[in-house]
Amino acid sequence: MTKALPLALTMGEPAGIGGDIALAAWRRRKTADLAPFFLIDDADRVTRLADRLDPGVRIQPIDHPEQALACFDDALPVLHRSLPSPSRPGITDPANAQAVIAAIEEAVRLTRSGQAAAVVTNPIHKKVLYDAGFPFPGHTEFLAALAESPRVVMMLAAPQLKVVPVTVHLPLRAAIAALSIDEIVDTGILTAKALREDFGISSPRLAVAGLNPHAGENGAMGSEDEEIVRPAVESLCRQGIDAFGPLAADTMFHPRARAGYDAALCMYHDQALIPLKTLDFDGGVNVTLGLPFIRTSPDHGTALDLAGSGRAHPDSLIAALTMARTMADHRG
Ligand SMILES: NC(=O)C1=CN([C@@H]2O[C@H](COP(=O)(O)OP(=O)(O)OC[C@H]3O[C@@H](n4cnc5c(N)ncnc54)[C@H](O)[C@@H]3O)[C@@H](O)[C@H]2O)C=CC1
Ligand SMILES: NCC(=O)COP(=O)(O)O
Repeated sequence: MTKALPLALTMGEPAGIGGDIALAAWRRRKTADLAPFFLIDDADRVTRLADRLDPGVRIQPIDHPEQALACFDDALPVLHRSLPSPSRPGITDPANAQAVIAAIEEAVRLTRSGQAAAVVTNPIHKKVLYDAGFPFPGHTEFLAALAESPRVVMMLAAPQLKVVPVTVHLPLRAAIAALSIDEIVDTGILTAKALREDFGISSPRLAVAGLNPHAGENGAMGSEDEEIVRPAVESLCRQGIDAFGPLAADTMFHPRARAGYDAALCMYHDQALIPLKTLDFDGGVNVTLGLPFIRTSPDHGTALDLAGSGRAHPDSLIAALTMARTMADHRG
């Protein structure tokens, strides 16, 4: 039963806007009807940030997630984990990379042990973590490894559109090389299952994008659409999933086209994320499907240029917190 449990929010990159948007989201807890959450972060740094951005926000260091429930109305609960190096807005410091990773691991541990309802992650600065030896492209792959999940799927969801990239954090050449019938079919099956179980869509419709211009123009502009995407769509249909495609990607995101499906399966990262972030940068949520726990995140990155300025919008984080709560309630 997750209903009475708070959400665990990770610190993300401490030089980025994670702290700013956590403070701003907490400030909007009543108008946005937010359920209790706690931040896993350095309470001293969050206090300094609050003093600078919004002295009206009180920070409450906590030792256990359950304490977040009692204090959330009056203060932002912070599960204190000190940073080895003082963080400065906009200036990354590799010395803090392990603390960033540890906060993600702790959120997962607290969620899996029944002390938190879901993991909500603040954005990480990927290059900083890579330089510190982090061997995963992003949260999605790291969380899959922590959970020993054989297959996970990244979905970006906004009220107007849900997109799923079949290949995720790969250079474009490698993404094309990695595309296979099995990858598309497995992604489609997981997506349809999540749409049914987590989003309450009883008969989900999947629009499948082609890879090439004009979905390959019947093979004249690349062979992948006929040799990989079309057989994958046929396989999904044989398995009872309402999938159609390959569709020309340039004409599948306008409002009339979007009315015909519940999620778009896209062949590579930007084919999926550009329409989503263009339509609703502030309302988009990144959700990982296929994990044994719930994980959501804002759709944006660390925005080092805005850190500490008070100009970062908390809307995507608010949407991520709201979606995590809704999914947790739905799963009971
Ligand atoms: N889930 C995650 O951990 C994610 C991490 N990243 C990482 O973030 C870092 C920076 O990536 P960028 O491509 O620069 O994307 P970004 O999303 O950090 O910034 C792109 C532009 O959007 C603006 N922006 C971002 N969030 C905003 C907000 N809440 N309010 C107002 N404006 C906002 C920024 O100021 C910037 O102009 C990279 O290391 C990237 O890997 C990117 C996306 C997701
Ligand atoms: N562009 C989306 C993104 O980078 C999110 O990655 P992840 O860290 O959530 O895996």
